[in-house]
Amino acid sequence: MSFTKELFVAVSEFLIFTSFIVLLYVLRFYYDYFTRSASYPGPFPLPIIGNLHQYYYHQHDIPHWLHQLSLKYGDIFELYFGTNKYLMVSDVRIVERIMTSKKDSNYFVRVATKTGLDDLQRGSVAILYNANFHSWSYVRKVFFRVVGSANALRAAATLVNTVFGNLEKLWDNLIKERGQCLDSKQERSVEVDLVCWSKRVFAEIIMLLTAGQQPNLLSNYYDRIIGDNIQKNADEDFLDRFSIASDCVQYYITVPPVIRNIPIIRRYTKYLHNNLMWTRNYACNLVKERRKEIKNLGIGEKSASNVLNILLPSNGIPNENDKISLTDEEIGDNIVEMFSEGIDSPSNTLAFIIHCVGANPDVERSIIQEIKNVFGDLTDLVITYEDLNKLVYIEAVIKEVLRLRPATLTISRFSAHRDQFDGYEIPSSTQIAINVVGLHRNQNYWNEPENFNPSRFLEDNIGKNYNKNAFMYFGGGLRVCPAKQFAMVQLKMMVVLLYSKYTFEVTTKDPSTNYNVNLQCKELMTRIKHRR
Ligand code: HEM
Repeated sequence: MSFTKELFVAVSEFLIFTSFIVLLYVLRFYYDYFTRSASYPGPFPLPIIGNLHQYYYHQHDIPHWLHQLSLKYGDIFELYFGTNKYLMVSDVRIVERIMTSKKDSNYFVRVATKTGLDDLQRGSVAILYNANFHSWSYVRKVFFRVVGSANALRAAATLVNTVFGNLEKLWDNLIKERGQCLDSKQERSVEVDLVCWSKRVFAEIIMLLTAGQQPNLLSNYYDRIIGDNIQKNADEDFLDRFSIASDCVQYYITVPPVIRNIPIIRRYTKYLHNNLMWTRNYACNLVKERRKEIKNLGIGEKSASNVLNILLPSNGIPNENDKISLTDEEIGDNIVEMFSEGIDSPSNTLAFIIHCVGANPDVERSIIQEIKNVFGDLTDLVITYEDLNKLVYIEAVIKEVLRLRPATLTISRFSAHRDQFDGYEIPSSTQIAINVVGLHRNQNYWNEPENFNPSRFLEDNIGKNYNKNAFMYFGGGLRVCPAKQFAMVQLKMMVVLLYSKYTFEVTTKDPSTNYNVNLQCKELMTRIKHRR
């Protein structure tokens, strides 16, 4: 037999063998699919990729896709991310059952750690994906000390004031230097991308809160706009890498290892992974430096109350029963998580607030009226934490924005055991995703859900207009966002400070969303000028 013939036979045998394996895999996949217990409706999945192809096809508008799916398949349906099946839930009875605050909850774990998270060594560290109750509750206590108590919130309000002061100086200079007079009143205005500024504001706040240091992101960004130097500096590089690092975790959770390791895709996997490692090293170095600083403190000198100092074992939480000694790497992971959670959600929300208010002049008028009612004047406001509780209309606006543009489109939970109630069955080890969009736009729970109407959240209407389990803006139960009050303090303060000093004319028609399950405002071009 000639060499070519031998090669032909070998290749054919290889192809037949591979096709046979693939066929077996496909048969097995569909056998499992058609014989699964507790089957719910949902789009038909493909082997290996599940419904990922549909997910990526709709990546420009995931909220719309999720909403359409819940209209088509109802308040509980199945969706496959790769080989992982997710039970998408937007029925308040099931949400109430899952989002319980009981310590022995069947739904404590957020996502199964066995593949993606374990590959990243994230299954039992920090807070967001921590499946170990003991170490998770320790970190929650640290969070409470820094962003939960009234004293912590008062201190946080001071941080917001400081960072806003920096922003104001830069914007005032920008209007002076680059402003154009486009209206008959000859007032200067300048066009900015609010997303870029908003992101930097919250990044500076979270850096101060977490590590007690300010990365000068606002002034560096200003220098890049105003100067000829278009290079990003190290601090801005850090900000970009943190966004990529959170994408990396989502990617590892949703994309199965077999796809992540396909040669062309492996390059992308490596790129995400390298960024995650970069952020881990960055945070780990912060820990090491802080350890040295604490060692060098004089007698009687106390380190500041920020997350990093509290997490360092020598400064640990003052409760003997909690004794947990975290390694530098684990403390670093906590810091990375605070950055990734503490920047995007509030900054996207603020950008969406400006967008929604821009399209509703009546709402803007009511905001201004409330600021005048509470503070008496729009100039030289001194905002205290106590004043913030009086801002009921502004709070309603923030809630309405978070209803229509929730920071997280789905909230994950994993069932430890089989659960059965109200005719529903949830098998053990089921990955559940609360379909936040499906809930927040559900006609059964909201009047005219597509309309932007902050009044639905005013005191008089509460209880009449909505069911609290249909409103998962900060999640719920044991794992509710631990920074809920802190986030509201930041957002209320930013709304008061921004609207009392500036007017905004939004030029971006639709701030498009990004491709992952966290809702992103990509760009918000806006003309800003001083409010007279
Ligand atoms: C507008 C601002 C924010 C929104 C809308 C928001 C929303 C959420 C939501 C929906 C969850 C999931 C809760 C659940 O699973 O039930 C969550 C969790 C979390 N958030 Fe926030 N968040 C915001 C700001 C922040 C900030 C500023 C921080 C940090 C300082 C933060 C830290 C966290 C952490 C650590 C978790 C995980 C909690 C756990 O698993 O126990 N969030 N957030």
